[in-house]
Amino acid sequence: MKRVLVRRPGPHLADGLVTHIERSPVDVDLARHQWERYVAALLSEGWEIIEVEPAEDCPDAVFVEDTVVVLGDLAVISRPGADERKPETAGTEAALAGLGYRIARIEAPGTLDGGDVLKHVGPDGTTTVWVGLGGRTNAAGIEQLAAHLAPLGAEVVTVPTTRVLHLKSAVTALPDGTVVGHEPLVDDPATWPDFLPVPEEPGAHVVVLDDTTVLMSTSAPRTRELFERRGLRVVAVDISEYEKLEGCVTCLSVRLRG
Ligand SMILES: CN(C)C(=N)NCCC[C@H](N)C(=O)O
Repeated sequence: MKRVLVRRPGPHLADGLVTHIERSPVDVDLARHQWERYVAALLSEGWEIIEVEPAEDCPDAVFVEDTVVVLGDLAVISRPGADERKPETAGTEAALAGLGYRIARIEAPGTLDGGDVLKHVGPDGTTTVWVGLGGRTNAAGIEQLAAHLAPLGAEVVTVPTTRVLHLKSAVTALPDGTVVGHEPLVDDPATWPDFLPVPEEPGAHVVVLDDTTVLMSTSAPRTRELFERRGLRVVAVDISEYEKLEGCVTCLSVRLRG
């Protein structure tokens, strides 16, 4: 079963937070259209779409990835590092409880954004969870996440993250576990022995759709070619309006498996 959580952009999207980039005007109508195309791409790749109830007062709520970390049957509801984003978690919790997930929560003083959490399940079933320690996620949040995930056999590794908003703004993983990133934005590429540098910043962001297919942004054409030369099939979507808000393809969904 391949299900994916998404959350529709709200009317105040253009007021979303920006931290590491200059603010530029967001075309909300175009953003709505791009979101529909993003969802259509997931649907056409065989994913069932589950919509989290909109949070209209929260400009950044469309970046649903930041509200939860899901592993197996457990949903760890995050405690976003930005106060403006804290109310976003209630809708995600309701959706996942409704789907039968066990719920755990990151509690104060911990903060954790899902965008700081990169998971990889190896061929032998071992799960490694790298967590960015930076602007939005603190040590207490990582400690709590590690405690929630330990019974599921996951090893949590802390990764200092200073150059970008979230760990997954810097790196993500291909289906075979190769970690990809745009080197100038990665604090320490040596964290991952099999690190693959990519030539464009948005090329660092992939959503794994299956063992041979990734979803990525149209704004990284040279990285797309690199991935295709490695034998991957690429589904590309234009998310320019979300990139203006420091978003990327991963932030707009949460994949649920099994
Ligand atoms: C991996 N990334 C980047 C994410 N999961 N989230 C992006 C959130 C962007 C939002 N404007 C903010 O500043 O919170």
